[in-house]
Amino acid sequence: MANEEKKIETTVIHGGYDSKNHNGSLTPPLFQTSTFTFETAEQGERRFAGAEDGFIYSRLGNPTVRTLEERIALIEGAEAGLAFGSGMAAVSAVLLALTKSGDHILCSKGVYGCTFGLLELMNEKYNITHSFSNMDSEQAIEDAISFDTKVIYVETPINPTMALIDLELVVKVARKYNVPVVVDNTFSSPYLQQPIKLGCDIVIHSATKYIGGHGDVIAGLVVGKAEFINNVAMTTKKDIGGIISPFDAWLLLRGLKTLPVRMDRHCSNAAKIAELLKQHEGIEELYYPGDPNNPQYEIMKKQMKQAGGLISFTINGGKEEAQRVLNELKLIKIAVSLGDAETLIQHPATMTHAVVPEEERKKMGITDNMIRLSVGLEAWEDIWSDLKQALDVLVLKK
Ligand code: MET
Repeated sequence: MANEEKKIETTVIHGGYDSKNHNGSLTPPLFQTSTFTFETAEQGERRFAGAEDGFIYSRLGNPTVRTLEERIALIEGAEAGLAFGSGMAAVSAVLLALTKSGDHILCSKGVYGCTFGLLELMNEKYNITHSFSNMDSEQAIEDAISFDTKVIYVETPINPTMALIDLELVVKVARKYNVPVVVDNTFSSPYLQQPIKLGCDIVIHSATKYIGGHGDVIAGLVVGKAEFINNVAMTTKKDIGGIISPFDAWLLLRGLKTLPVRMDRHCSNAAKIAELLKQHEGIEELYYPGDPNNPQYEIMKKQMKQAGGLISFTINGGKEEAQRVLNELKLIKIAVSLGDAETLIQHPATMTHAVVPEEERKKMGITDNMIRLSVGLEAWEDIWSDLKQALDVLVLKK
């Protein structure tokens, strides 16, 4: 498709869609239908047998959803894409497609709380084991891989610690052992980081976040090789059925159009806020890959276009003080999720990662005094002034 040669700023708007095929409709039409009619019984038979192209039933495929799937594949530089009803539907469909009882999943040293929950469930119910590694050297990865390892599953930046995984390094080792690398690319968005182009095999997004961008959709996306995507489409997606609604796919197509301009603003706002946070007396430590003093700054430069819109930080104090800071905010909303126009703040230990047992949480680097901030699109001056007055409470208390 000609779209493949275009830059990402163009592909997010035009990829996978030609208005000529849709009565000239500038915007991809919303096919809000559960099923598709067949002209004849024989045509139905041919479609089910795969002998004729065409839609059958919206759980198996839908034209609006298909446009989104083609667009995300073009954006990520992958052969094919698939959409799901949530990020977790995407993660579970991929991990269940890649593993069977007795297999092992090697994970980055931290993952989102519900991904952790899924890994535990797979272990308990299906004897699919997992372990975590900081993956900070070839040796560290090799030491953690076993004969049973069938997937390397990586978040980068990791939720919520903002630690990075060097994708080039992981791919190098994974190739040696012939293990696929799956990347949860949610925190970066496809605008800032394209793991397929770095040699990774499968990319997952919670499209609820930056891709949707407006806090009104729950959705997931997966891209990879056509053979793998077809396999997931015909197995874990079709039979478990975690599909996206056509309307939510339509909203994501709309959100995608502004992804690059939104991301540029998220990133520049976050850079400003990070700089100011670092100087505030109430802050213990800043976790932001765009800080040149961050030990992983070079990895960020190597694999991301910019550092992203998320910042985590620890405050001088514990859980009570962290909650106090959140409660003092007036403009910034206390909510899980990220990547929205609104600046959102949350307390990982009691919210996104509350399901992770305390001991595991500590190993991931999630402490009770950690706060995660998703910097929105408001004027950075207003975001800072709200944050500052809340953090000042910590200083005045001293
Ligand atoms: C149900 S909690 C999480 C929502 C989202 N995955 C986040 O990290 O904010």
